This record gives sequence, structure tokens and C-alpha cells, in this order.
Amino acid sequence: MPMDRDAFIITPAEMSAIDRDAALSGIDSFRLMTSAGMAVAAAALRFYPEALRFVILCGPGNNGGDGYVAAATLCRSGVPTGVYALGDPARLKGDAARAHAEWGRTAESLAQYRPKPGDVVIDALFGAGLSRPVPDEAAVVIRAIKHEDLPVIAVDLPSGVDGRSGQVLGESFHASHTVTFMARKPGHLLMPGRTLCGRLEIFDIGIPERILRIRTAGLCENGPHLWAGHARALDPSAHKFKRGHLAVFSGGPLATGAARLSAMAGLKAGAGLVTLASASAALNVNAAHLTAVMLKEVEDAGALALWLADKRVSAFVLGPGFGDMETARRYALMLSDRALVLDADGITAFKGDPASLFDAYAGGETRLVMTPHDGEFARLFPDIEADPSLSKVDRAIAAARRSHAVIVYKGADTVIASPDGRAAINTNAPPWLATAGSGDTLAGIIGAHLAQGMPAFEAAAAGVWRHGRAGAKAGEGLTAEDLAAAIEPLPAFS
Ligand SMILES: NC(=O)C1=CN([C@@H]2O[C@H](COP(=O)(O)OP(=O)(O)OC[C@H]3O[C@@H](n4cnc5c(N)ncnc54)[C@H](OP(=O)(O)O)[C@@H]3O)[C@@H](O)[C@H]2O)[C@H](O)CC1
Ligand SMILES: [K+]
Repeated sequence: MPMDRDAFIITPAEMSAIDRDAALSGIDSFRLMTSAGMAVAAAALRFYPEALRFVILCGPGNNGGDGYVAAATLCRSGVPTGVYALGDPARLKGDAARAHAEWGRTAESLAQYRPKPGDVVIDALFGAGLSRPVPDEAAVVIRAIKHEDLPVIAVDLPSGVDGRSGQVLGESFHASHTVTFMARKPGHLLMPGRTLCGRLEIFDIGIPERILRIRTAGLCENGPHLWAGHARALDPSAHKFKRGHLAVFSGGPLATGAARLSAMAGLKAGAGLVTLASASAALNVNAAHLTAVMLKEVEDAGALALWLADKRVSAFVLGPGFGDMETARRYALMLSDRALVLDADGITAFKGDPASLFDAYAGGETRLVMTPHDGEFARLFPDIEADPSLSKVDRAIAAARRSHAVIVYKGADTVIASPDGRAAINTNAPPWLATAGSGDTLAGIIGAHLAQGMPAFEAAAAGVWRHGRAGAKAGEGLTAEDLAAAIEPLPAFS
């Protein structure tokens, strides 16, 4: 399935390169700015027809330029406006200077602005070019506007949100609406940026798609366009062995539930067969709870080695509730010629010696998927986690490259990254998905996809998406059992 234009995610650096390419191909950059500013003005009139006054705050770069175009357009439409500038407008350059000149009035200084009820603020202070914490003068005004609870329409990004990482640099607006151009930036989707954008609109300012596509790297929003082509292998009408055999390792007798949640999710997600591998001490408690999921005694590494002679067991989930770190390490290394989802304790087990795991899965097709949340990620990749210059997308890609694994870096803004540099940001998870057993369910869904022969990146991305859908369907207050029951067929078959 070709990538849907709306699924593009373009970093601010890529956007600058796209702007340069557009200029080189003869596209007038001032026309782009004019389209951008007019789109903002139109959105402002549409969202807030009752506004007593539009207050446009203009910064020192092209984001400010968009603001002057918006101000001129709103003036022409006859609504009251006030324009306040950060820095001396005489120092504006290029298109922004021209936009200011064409507006043709005198802006007041930003420090003069006193928020008033009835004002609707158009934030054109900083956009893609924000490179450091917002200056104090801007921070004071942002806080005053928040205090007055005025609606804010952000141009491109809420000022203070880093478009590359979604992090707040100093202080940020919490916009009610954001109008961005051509495509979303990572900061619109990564946290906390996503929550600060309000309702997001993407406006086409006229850069041809062929120019966009050349510069877009492998980052997009997670969705069926990424993996539906690989979902055909998951035809539910196929024979059960063809639909793959997934094995999930159980924890000890007092911690068996997590693995059973994974196993049930794997079955619901379409694996033909699912076996729970349990040490003898936990066999009875598992037997008492299982019906469709099969049970096999795997007491130790020797028993696992014998079982691995059966090549039909095509994928494994190791970690949920597993508990025994030494055995987890041993099993994970033994499984290195199979597809493995390593979750929870399976990840923590390699704290201190991650290289042994990474080496075991190096070479050949990517077959390891790791599903860390923040804490687990820091255990395996402490230096990557501690590097403040990296966005969550950068961190996930760096970890994937180092570990030769697909990384599912969990959170409200789960990022799926492949060792080859592709990455996707997931957006369909409702907040209530963060519940006990949710991660176990996700591991089982991904395991089912791997068992059926989906490539690791697609298996993981599809798993995260189906998990989010199931969460939305099960609704607020869901339990992990509800979640497994709510897993829907893959879109290729719906
Ligand atoms: N293709 C498009 O999407 C188009 C988008 N447009 C708009 O252009 C901006 C990006 O414009 P740019 O000039 O690159 O960046 P900004 O306006 O966001 O900010 C750059 C200026 O701000 C200064 N700066 C940056 N951070 C700070 C800070 N913390 N404190 C003070 N000053 C700061 C920066 O100065 P430097 O010293 O860092 O050089 C710049 O002066 C995009 O967001 C859209 O709104 C185009 O209109 C059309 C094409
Ligand atoms: K802005």
C-alpha cells in the first residue's frame, strides 16, 4: 500500500531542505509564506468567529513572517487585530521582512501585550526554527496568556515545542489549534508536544509531493499502509500450522498470569497454535486455566534444546512475569535462530551485559523484537537514554541499530524502530491502555505476527496498532482480559 500523504512525518531539518529544493525548482518562497499565513487567518476566522480581537504575536524568523501575512489578511477582512513583535522588526530578513513590509503598520513590542478576555491569540513567535529555550520575554507572555486561559492558534507549532522531539524548550503555549504546513513534524506526535498542539490541521501550501518524497526519510505515522501488504500471510482460513506456532514462556507458579495473557492475545491475533512453555512447578496452575492454548513442560535448557528440534515452533515470547533472570538470559540466547519477542523480565535480564544478546541476534534477517518502556530501555541502553540531544525517535533508531532488533519503545507515543533506520510513531492508543497486563498482551500480538512470518518491523508495527485499536474498542476501564477479547482482524481482511 503506498504511503498515505497524511502519514508523512517530516523533521524540521528535512522541511528546510524541502523548502530549498522547492526554491531551486522555481517555486516562489514568498508565495509559500503567503499561503501559510492566509491559511492561518482563515482558520482563525473559522474557529473563532466570535473573537473580539485577534492578537498576533510575531517572532524574529519566518514563523513571524507567517504571522504578518495572517495579520494583513485579518485586517483586510475587517476584524480588529493587535500585532506584537518579539525583537526589532527592522531586523527581519528575506520573506519575513517582506511580509512585515506588506502588512505596512507598526507592531508594538511583545512586552506591551496585556491579555484581555475576548482576545484570540495567534502564536507566530517560533516554529520549526526554535533552537533553544524561548527567551524570558516570550516566556512571561506565554504564562500570562495561559493564566488568562485565552484560546491560542499556533502557527506550525506551539512556540516552545521542539518540532524534532516534542520536548518543551523553556516554556510553551498550550494551543487550542495548530495549523501546520504540508506534513506533521515529530513534535506534533511525540509527547508532550502532542498534547500541546490541540487540534492539528495540515495545510497544503503548494510544495509538490515529488519534492516532499525525495527528502522524507523512513519516519511515518504507524498505520496499515506500513504493513497491510504483509498481512496476507495471516489469512485466517489457512491451515493452523500455516498460521504459525507461537510459544510463550510461563513464569513460576505464583506468576503465571502474564504469560497466559500473552498467549491468549497471540491466539486472538491469529497464530494458528499457541503453546505455553512451563516449568513443572507451574504446570498445574497453568493447566487449570488453559483451554485453547496448549501446555508443554519445559523444565530447563536441556528440555528447550530438545523442543527446538521442532522447527514448526516459529516464534517465541519471553519475559512477561518470567522472574528467573539467569534462565531468561540462557533461553534468549538459545533462541537466536528463531523469531523472539523479548519483553519485561526478558529485557531486564540483560542489564549489565546487553552485548551478549545483541551479538547473538546480529547477522541475517532481523528476528528479535524488544518492547521496553522507559525504565527497561534505560537498563539496556543507558548512554542512549541519557543523551539529551536525541528525540524519542532518534533513541529508538539508535537502540535498534545497536541491538540488531526492532525496538518498540513504549509509552503514550510508542515508537517502533528498525535497525535499517525506518521508524513509525503510533498514535491510536487511548490513555487507558496503560493498565496492568497491557504490555503482555502487546507482546503476544507481535509474537503471533512473527509466528506467521511477518518481517519483524511490520510485525511489531502492526502489533502496536492492533493493540491500540483493541484498547479503543474495549473502552475506558478495560482489563487486560478485555483487551485480548477486543483484538480485531487485521485490516487486510476486514
Ligand atoms: N515549508 C514550510 O513549512 C514553510 C514554513 N514557513 C514558516 O517558517 C517557519 C520556520 O522559519 P524559520 O525562520 O526557520 O524559524 P522560526 O521562525 O521558527 O525561528 C527562527 C528565528 O528565531 C530565532 N530563534 C530560535 N530560537 C530562539 C530562541 N530560543 N530565542 C530567541 N531566538 C530564537 C532564530 O535565531 P537564531 O539566532 O537561532 O538564528 C531565528 O531568527 C515555519 O515554522 C513556518 O511557520 C514558511 O513561511 C513557508 C514555508
Ligand atoms: K508558533
